[in-house]
Amino acid sequence: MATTVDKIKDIEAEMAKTQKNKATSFHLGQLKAKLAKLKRELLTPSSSGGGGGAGFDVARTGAASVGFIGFPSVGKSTLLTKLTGVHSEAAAYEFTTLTTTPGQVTYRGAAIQMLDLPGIIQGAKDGKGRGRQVIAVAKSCQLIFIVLDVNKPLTDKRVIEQELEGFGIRINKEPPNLKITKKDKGGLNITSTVPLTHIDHDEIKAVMHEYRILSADIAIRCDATVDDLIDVIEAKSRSYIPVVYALNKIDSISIEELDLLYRIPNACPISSEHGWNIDELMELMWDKLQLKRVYTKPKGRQPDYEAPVVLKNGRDTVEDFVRLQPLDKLIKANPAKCNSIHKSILEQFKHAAVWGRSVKHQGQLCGLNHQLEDEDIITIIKK
Ligand SMILES: Nc1nc2c(ncn2[C@@H]2O[C@H](COP(=O)(O)OP(=O)(O)OP(=O)(O)O)[C@@H](O)[C@H]2O)c(=O)[nH]1
Ligand SMILES: [K+]
Ligand SMILES: [Mg+2]
Repeated sequence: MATTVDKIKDIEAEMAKTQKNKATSFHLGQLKAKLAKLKRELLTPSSSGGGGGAGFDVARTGAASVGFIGFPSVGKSTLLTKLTGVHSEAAAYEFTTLTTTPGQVTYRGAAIQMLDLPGIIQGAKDGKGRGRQVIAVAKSCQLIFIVLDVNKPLTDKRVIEQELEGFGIRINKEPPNLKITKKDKGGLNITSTVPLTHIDHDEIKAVMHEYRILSADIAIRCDATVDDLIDVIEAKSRSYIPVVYALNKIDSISIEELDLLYRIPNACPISSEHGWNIDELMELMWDKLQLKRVYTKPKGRQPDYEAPVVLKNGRDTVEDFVRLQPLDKLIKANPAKCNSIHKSILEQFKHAAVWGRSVKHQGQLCGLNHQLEDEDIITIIKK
């Protein structure tokens, strides 16, 4: 019986020999959708070989987690040790690191978890080495550092990107602005607000057909590709994660070579071993994470600037703030009780007074749905 990998190879071969034109676009759309479904099958943990992070993942701490991905011996462990002070074995031989090693940094008052991971190799997403488990851990991070050795060719960068993409990770990308609303009847109704230069209606129909979606409104608000359409259908197995390229070992190259590296977008040249340019790496990390620090101001007193409540982008309302309020250790040890306390705070909540960038008037009274901004100050007023 043909394995999933065999089927994938067959479809890829057929796509390669099919020229794209009006007559073939339905067929190509169908093939792309088939391919996406097979790839998902391959990556689902229950399928043969497994793919989840089971036994490999570690407890998440802090406001966000940053995963280190790269080929062996590019300097991931050296970087973890430099950033967090947690010793992670580093050596000149490949696959020194065999499991996830967590560390933590406090940056601008926010605790950020760093996850040193084993090196991956080409074909990792297809089950080579521990690649799938490693990438599965990275997929649940808020940011990925792709660590590259500047002495190795830049084609390595592309290979790593392909490994992540093949695993459903979309790097430095927003979800496509495309909405599918399934219906019981009425067929496919395709509307677009911009001219579509990559995809035609036949292709869209072929993909929808392959997924057995026969009736739906498809509202396209970007110049979408077939892959974008499939990403929206497969939304559950896609993760949109920002990436920073940590170009390591710059101590071993010339100034002229270093100049060229600065042209790569989202990249930061560093030396893990010497700690060079680590500040810039941390700044890039901070920009990409888009965390929001909110300072609590008890009524009639100064705000507590020492211990911000750190909110994630998209989970940044007054209600999210209330739910993340640090409670004393005793309650933390008992999450059930913690939940009921949060519930009672929410029940007693009258409004919040907010100072900072999220409000027009300083000290403005806001409700639970109000979205907070980085460095806002807040006082909760009870009924
Ligand atoms: N010149 C130079 N060497 C470095 C730098 N960072 C790490 N190295 C060396 O590169 C080798 C590999 O470093 P590791 O930190 O073990 O690399 P790794 O990516 O964790 O490797 P694996 O765990 O095997 O995947 C070691 O010999 C380090 O001393 C650097 O900034 N400059
Ligand atoms: K190594
Ligand atoms: Mg290592």
